[in-house]
Amino acid sequence: MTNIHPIHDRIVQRAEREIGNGHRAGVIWLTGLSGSGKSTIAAAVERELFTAGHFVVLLDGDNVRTGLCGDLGFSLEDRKENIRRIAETARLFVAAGAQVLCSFVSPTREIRAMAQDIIGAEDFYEVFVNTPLEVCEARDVKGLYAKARAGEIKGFTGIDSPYEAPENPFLDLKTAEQTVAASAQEVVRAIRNELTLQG
Ligand SMILES: Nc1ncnc2c1ncn2[C@@H]1O[C@H](COP(=O)(O)OS(=O)(=O)O)[C@@H](OP(=O)(O)O)[C@H]1O
Ligand SMILES: Nc1ncnc2c1ncn2[C@@H]1O[C@H](COP(=O)(O)OP(=O)(O)O)[C@@H](O)[C@H]1O
Repeated sequence: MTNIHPIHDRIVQRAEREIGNGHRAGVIWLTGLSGSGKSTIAAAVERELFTAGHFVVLLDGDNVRTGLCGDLGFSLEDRKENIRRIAETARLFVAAGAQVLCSFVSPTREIRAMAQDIIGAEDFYEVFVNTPLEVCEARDVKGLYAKARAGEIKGFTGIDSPYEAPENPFLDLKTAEQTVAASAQEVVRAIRNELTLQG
């Protein structure tokens, strides 16, 4: 950074914003295979927290890959750049006092470690949407597994591109064994416990 001199004392501080919002800021990072349930869970959590008056923001493929990351594909290099930009965006929202839900495949430990480094470990809560590949494939919500199996999509996560499960996630949601509501409640409860002003 040449000739860039941030002036921190001019801006409204994060702590002031958090007091105004009545809760702490942080990033809930949902990782899992396509079809594992990330978007469904994140949307339910967003709705519940918003209704309760939280400053909550959802970042997912629908609002990121169409704009900010619209130039990126699914090579490992592009996925890394995708996650880098998303993590930087999430960091800005945290500074603004938000509880940020990030819903991305984010397939490798290296990629997620980079996100954690950018955001800061103290503000990063990794949630493993832990759904076996067979279940995701049976769901095939968007018909993408069928296309990947037919060779119409190359480099599809879980088929011919890697997915590395988190080793020590903050939450491990076994969606094949519970309802959407139960999975979402686990996340809401964790946010309410961890991101209190006293916590
Ligand atoms: N090759 C390949 N591999 C995986 N996923 C693919 C691919 N091509 C398109 N899609 C669709 O893009 C969604 C994943 O985008 P992400 O931004 O979450 O991926 S990543 O974190 O950069 O790996 C993913 O959405 P979700 O199903 O919501 O996970 C897919 O619908
Ligand atoms: N416990 C659960 N949590 C989340 N989704 C579930 C659960 N049980 C079943 N599902 C279903 O699995 C599908 C997950 O799709 P989606 O949320 O788009 O996944 P992703 O965003 O990971 O690609 C949805 O059709 C959802 O209704």
